[in-house]
Formats: sequence, structure tokens, C-alpha cells
Amino acid sequence: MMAVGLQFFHLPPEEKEKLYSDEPSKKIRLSTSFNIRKETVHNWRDYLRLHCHPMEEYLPEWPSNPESFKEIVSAYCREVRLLGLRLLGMISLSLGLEQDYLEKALGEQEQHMAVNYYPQCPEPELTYGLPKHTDPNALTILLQDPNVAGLQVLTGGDQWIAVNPRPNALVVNLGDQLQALSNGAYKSVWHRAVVNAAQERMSVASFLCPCNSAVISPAAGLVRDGEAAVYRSYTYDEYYKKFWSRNLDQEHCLELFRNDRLQ
Ligand SMILES: O=C(O)CCC(=O)C(=O)O
Ligand SMILES: [Fe+2]
Repeated sequence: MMAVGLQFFHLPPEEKEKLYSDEPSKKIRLSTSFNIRKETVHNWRDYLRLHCHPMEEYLPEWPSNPESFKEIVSAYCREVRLLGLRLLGMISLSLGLEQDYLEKALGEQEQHMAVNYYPQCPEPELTYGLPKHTDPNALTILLQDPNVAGLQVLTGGDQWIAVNPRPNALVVNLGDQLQALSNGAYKSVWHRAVVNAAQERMSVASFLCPCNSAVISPAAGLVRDGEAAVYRSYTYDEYYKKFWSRNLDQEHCLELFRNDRLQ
């Protein structure tokens, strides 16, 4: 997966240009930074974003250069989906819910992928690959470059710690929707990617996302009697549109959906 991703980013600019778009609603696109329509300061990242489920619907439009791209990436996506669904089952059980609770609550989940490419950066202290953010979806499975570190997560004690790559390991990040569905019991993790002057870096993020019409509302058993849920109910469509209408340096998107928010 990593090798074919790197081959893609090493293609000549004229070849990659055909896929370029800064429109977040496009289902297959190559872009740069995070959301260049909204930012004033850009980040040191290029990314290929693909919708991956239902696979048959999107596969024909995926890049066919490199030649092996579709075969390798589609096999990877299918495996990652199975892993993600198993993890959601275990997370449901850990909350005292039925094993299939979250899978049902999230509906027929979409799956998106960001193949991130961070070129060598001559002045890494002046920028990020990706600045501090949480993922807006439910669950993210991240494959890191085995040779180059860059991912950092924020601990409860407000310290950034490096999550260095380990051979054959995946990183699992919980996203905003699991925070809302668990009524805040699980926290969506703050993370960022730093860049370096010595080496390019890649990562591949697979995002399991609720279906657009899924109503995100905390499980009844997780809201204490007589108390309001932390977040109001909303559809994922509403959340996702709000997320992409903003930039990462603003207030956390989920805060806008709190029940105790003063209007
Ligand atoms: O490059 C990384 O390690 C992080 C990528 C990431 O957070 C994302 O794509 O949402
Ligand atoms: Fe992320």
C-alpha cells in the first residue's frame, strides 16, 4: 500500500494534475494542505482522497496509474473495513451496549481514504503537515510510514507525544462521532503531523464514516436519568458539512453541537 502510494506521488505533476480539486464534496481528488478554500496559512501536505465504499461504485474512477494502484488499494480497503467493523463491535461491548449497537447506529457506513504525502520541508519549524485536529468521522485506521515519524497526539496532560511507527502496526484513532455516540465517554483524539527536512513521509488514513442520513444521538443507556445528553441529535450530513465549511484553527466542531451551548 505504501509503495504504490509513493509511486503515485512521484508521478510527474502533469499526470497528477488531472485529479486535482479543492472541492471537498468531490469523491476522488488530489489536493493540498487541508481546506485551501478556508485557510489563510497552508500546510505542508499533499493528499489523495478517495471514497472506497461501496467499492464497485468508485473503483472505476480511481487512478489507474500506477497500474497496480486499484488492485492493491482496493484489497487494502476491504481488509481495513473488516477490521474497523470488528473494532466497532468491541467498542460497543466496552460501553455495555450490544455488540452490533454502533454498527447499526452508524448505518451503511461510508469509507474514505486519505493517502497523505508530506514532502521534505526545508523549514519544518515554520509549518505542519497537518495541524492539530480531531477526525470528524467515527473511527480512523492509520497506516504510518514505517521509516519516518511524524504523528503526534495530545495527552490529557496537554502534552504532545510522538506516536512513532512500529513495524506492521496500525494506529486506531477515535473520531468525533464516537465521542458523541458514547455521550463523551470516549474522546476523539487530538492529533497532528509534523514534517522534517531530511525525509519525505507518507501515511494512509482510512475513515469509517456514518452514512449521511444516520442520526447521531447518544445511546440511551449512556445518559444518566434526569440529565441531558452532552450533544444534541444531528445527522452526519449536517456535521460533515459544518466540518468542511470551517478551518482547523477554529473551535472544535463538536462544541457547536453541545446541548448546553448558549445560542
Ligand atoms: O499523517 C499522519 O500521521 C496523520 C494523518 C491524519 O491525521 C489524517 O489524515 O487525518
Ligand atoms: Fe487525522
